Amino acid sequence: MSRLAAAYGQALALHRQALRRWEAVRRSLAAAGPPAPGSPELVARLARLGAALAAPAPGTAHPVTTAVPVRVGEATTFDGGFPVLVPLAGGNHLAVDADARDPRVGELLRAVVTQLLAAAPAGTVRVAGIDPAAFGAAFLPLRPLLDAGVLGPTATTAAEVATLLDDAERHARAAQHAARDDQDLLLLVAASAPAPRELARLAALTHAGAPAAVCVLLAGYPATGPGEAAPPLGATTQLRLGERYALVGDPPGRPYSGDGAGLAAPVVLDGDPSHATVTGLARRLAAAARRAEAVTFADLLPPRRWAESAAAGLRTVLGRALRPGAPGAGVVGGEPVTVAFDDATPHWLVGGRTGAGKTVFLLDVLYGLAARYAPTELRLLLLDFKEGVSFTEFVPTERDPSWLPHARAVGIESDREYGVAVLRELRDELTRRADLLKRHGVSKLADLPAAHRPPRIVTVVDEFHVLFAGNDALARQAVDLLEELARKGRSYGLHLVLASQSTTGVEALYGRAEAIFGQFPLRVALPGGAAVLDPLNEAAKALTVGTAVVNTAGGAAGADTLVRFPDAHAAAADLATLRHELCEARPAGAPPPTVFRGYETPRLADDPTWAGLRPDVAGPPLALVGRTVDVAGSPAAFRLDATPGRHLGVVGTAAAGADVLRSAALSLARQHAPGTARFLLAPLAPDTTGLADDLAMTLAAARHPVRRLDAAELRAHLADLAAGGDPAVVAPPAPTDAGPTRPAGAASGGPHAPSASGAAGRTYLVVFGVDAAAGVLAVGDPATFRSGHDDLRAVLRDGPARGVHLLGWWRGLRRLGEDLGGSQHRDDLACLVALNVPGADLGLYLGAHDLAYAPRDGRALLVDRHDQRTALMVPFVGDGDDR
Ligand SMILES: Nc1ncnc2c1ncn2[C@@H]1O[C@H](COP(=O)(O)OP(=O)(O)OP(=O)(O)O)[C@@H](O)[C@H]1O
Repeated sequence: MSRLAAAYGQALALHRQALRRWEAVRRSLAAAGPPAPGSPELVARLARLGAALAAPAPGTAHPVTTAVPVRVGEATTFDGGFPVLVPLAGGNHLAVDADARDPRVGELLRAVVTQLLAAAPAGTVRVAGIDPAAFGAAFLPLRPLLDAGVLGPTATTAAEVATLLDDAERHARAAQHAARDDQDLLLLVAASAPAPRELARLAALTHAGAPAAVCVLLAGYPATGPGEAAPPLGATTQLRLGERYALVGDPPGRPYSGDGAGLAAPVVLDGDPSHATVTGLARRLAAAARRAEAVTFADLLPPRRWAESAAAGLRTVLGRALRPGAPGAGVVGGEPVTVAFDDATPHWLVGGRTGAGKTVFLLDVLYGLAARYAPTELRLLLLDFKEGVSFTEFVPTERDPSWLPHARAVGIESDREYGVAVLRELRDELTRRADLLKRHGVSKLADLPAAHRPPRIVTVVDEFHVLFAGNDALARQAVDLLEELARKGRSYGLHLVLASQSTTGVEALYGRAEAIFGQFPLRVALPGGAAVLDPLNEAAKALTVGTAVVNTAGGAAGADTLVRFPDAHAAAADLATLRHELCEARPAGAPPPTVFRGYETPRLADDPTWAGLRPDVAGPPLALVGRTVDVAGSPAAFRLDATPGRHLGVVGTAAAGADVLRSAALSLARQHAPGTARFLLAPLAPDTTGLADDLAMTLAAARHPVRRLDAAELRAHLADLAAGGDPAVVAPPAPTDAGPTRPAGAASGGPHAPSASGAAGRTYLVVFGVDAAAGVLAVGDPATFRSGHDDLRAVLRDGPARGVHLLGWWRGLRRLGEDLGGSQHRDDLACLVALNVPGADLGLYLGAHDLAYAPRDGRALLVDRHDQRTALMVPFVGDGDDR
């Protein structure tokens, strides 16, 4: 019996045993009886049977290990037509002697590609096109597959073909090396034959065998013209095109003929797959690719919380690698990408235009780290300079009182001064750690004994370029601090993440950018963030949201990993669950982070320092006026002790001046038992009577004697107070009979020195608009020749020793200077709150040439001339609720 007849017998037996549902086929074959070996009828039946038995259900083929029967056309016999299938993949290839400039070849190639993609599981076949003769025209109808990321851009030039073959050879070697069953197949489709050298490389791939996971479809082979002999192909079915029909050669290992003549029937090649078929397939593959590629937040988390040691560094999973060269998608099974803060990559620079996913990226990293390292191993300082909500979820709010226990300080819509305060704090920490290392005789944090090793600190500065805006003294401080931290932080476990929309245009960095950014080997480019990479590095050109280039060589080309990271915003519930879990697990007594919200106007009544003020505390009383812009959010306050000059002066036209006096007066009142301090209120500036009345009422309700003064009365009281004769002893009035129109406090007894408690027997002269009294104060007393200004200056000098303090608001610096009597007397008003006065004028007044103060709403500069303190502060605003 011939080989063919034996094959037929086996196939029929198989068919009978296993495939009852093809009863109709069986019956027709059985009825005809065994045909004569070699007859056309036998061939036809065999082909029909093969088709029925072998065609795989869509998506079920294993194209690397097993050949896939692919239909190329219909054979015609006298009996009728039958489909012609040839084995492809699984180490089998196909060649056609004409190239795709013959439309039938283009159609055939597209039909074959479509079938192979449909037969294999989604995402396991990648197609690469070559077409030097027609510039890829044959692939145009497959555009939906290109968009789905299954088909790469066609290589048309010699260089592109060479690059594509490099990639294919790399793929083949890797596949052979990995020897995995689930290896992806690379389908190389040459719509026309490339130049001899590249043709030889293609031909070589046909000899590489199934483990190479490459399948070649080669059109225009063998070339018909003169020239070198075509390189022999391995395991290839050869098609020859005639005028109307094609002849199909013997498939490798499954010959139709006994003599190598191929199928003894002419074949009409299949036409193009329909557009609907191609788009439907593309849609299915793209959806599957998206599903396969989706990286979830859970992928970033470790199996166990807080199980890792930060001794040698910190690391976390950012997402999964994307295969380069597969633009847009087309990648399955990318390896997890890990990023680290360690000796090699101590600091990170992150770039991305707005909306590129910077916040999401930072959240992914921060939660990933927080899940791996306990708060004893990792501390976070988080600074955001933009309007937004980047880090709000790490701090307790009314809606969600949980917080991230690693977070020590969080700045939301931070001021530049807050940023500099954070950097200064870090520099102090660096100094402390340097001492610690010295004491242990080691040079790196990692070498400290575990019991003495402090946590690593990661400081994230989002929109860091804001720090340097202005190129002023503050920017210079920021640059100096940043350079020092970047240079030395590595050894001390202090790590920086600087993120920005742009690293260009940072004026203050000119000349220092190299020195600073040279310390940031890890670069992360999000869409629009290519500026963080080397100008010659084009890896970030085609990024889409949710992907990034991670580069570990300061942005130099060749050290790039393309990564897809999950959308933390979309996993808000998972994030909240994790945060609650971590917050619950925090060490006992661990406090929430200190928070600075740039947009917030703090209220005296909410302030913890205010809440702690009591009459029975020893020491001089505290005039509380706001919150300092520093890391701890410390109170902005002045001690009013007996030293000459311990008075509060508020300067500037901003209406907040009245609020500052109000906060000071109320906080002082809180430290006095009824009857031990009196308040003289002089609302001289326009629109301050209402506030003064309210204040008087509040003070009186707390049973403090209060008296309202006009300018003339102020003048008279100043004279008395200067002479040491104004009485301050007071019997507490009943709350009901006190009020602004009923001056409280009997005029009896002499002036009072502060008591042992330091807070008793005081007089607070609260003047809203001292400048408004200038005319009255300038007039000399006809009897004594003393002016009101003389008395004012005497009170400023000598008042504190007798328990008399002025709380005065001047609306201009010049008037303030004149009232004090010249620059030599400036220390006589030691405590200043400067509102909207120009920084330069204030610098002149204070004699501080490098004063970095830019007046703005909701901010003031606190100056204490006695202890050389200058700090940006947020004044309290009053809402009448603080009593
Ligand atoms: N990995 C991702 N996958 C899918 N969508 C993402 C991903 N990362 C971010 N996005 C989406 O992109 C949008 C912008 O993200 P994000 O808020 O992080 O941007 P940003 O760069 O911080 O923007 P901005 O600077 O304007 O605040 C969001 O709608 C987010 O859901």
